[in-house]
Amino acid sequence: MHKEFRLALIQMKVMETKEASVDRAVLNVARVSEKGAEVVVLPEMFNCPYETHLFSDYAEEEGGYTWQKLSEAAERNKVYLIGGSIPEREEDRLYNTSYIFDPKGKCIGKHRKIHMLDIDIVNGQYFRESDALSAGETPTIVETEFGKIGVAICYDIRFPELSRYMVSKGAGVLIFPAAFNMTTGPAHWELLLRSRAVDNQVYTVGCAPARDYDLGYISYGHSMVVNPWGDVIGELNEDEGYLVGQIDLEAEQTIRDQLPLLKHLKKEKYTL
Ligand SMILES: NC(=O)CCC(=O)C(=O)O
Repeated sequence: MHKEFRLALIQMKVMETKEASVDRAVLNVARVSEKGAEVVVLPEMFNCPYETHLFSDYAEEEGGYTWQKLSEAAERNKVYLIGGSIPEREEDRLYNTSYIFDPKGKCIGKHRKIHMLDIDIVNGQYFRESDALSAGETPTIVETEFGKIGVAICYDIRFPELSRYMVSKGAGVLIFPAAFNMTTGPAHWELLLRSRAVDNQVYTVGCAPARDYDLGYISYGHSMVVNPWGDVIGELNEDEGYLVGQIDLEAEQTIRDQLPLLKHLKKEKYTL
């Protein structure tokens, strides 16, 4: 297993058409792979404005247009591609789904967002994801040449048990395609990423769309990589761009050896 690798986050604008968003994503995957990225992450709902009334129009079945383009991009650029998320249709249901591809273009995993963003904050963000989407059922951990990677989507980060579960199953990196908003983003985004990183002594990564004031739901941006000590080692602002960070799993192990939090856990005393 390779202990070090370069991971890229693509913070892109979501375009009006699905095709334009997918083209933009694919172009950026090529760009970051030229910079040496071996694992590439896209944002939540990168091919569809994050608005419940649009999810059905943009939705695809597994293996559809976006899936194909991501698979080709992973293979052409020889990268692991954590394909953000898109609206997935299965029979009469829609899900917020991340497809994950290996450098041969094979789909090695899929995460359906488990926790639905149903919030109503006074003088702030209102959103009812469950008006349009169904919730996923299972945590997602994929096997790569860089070890196990846990993938969950945005609001899933607020549930520490899910991150702890993925790490307890061996995930050395947690990746969250996400789209925090202008109410909760400034308040909680960095705090949550750093908390999950410190709680679990794990690289924790969040990748968001770029901010676009013309859309109904405005993404906070600030895609970020946090190391297992809780330091932010890379962060974008609100604009379009990409970030390439170095992941060092030996360093992660050193922290776990020196401060053996995960070994000290006494689950039997406080299991929920
Ligand atoms: N897309 C999301 O799930 C956003 C989550 C969010 O903004 C939060 O505060 O949690």
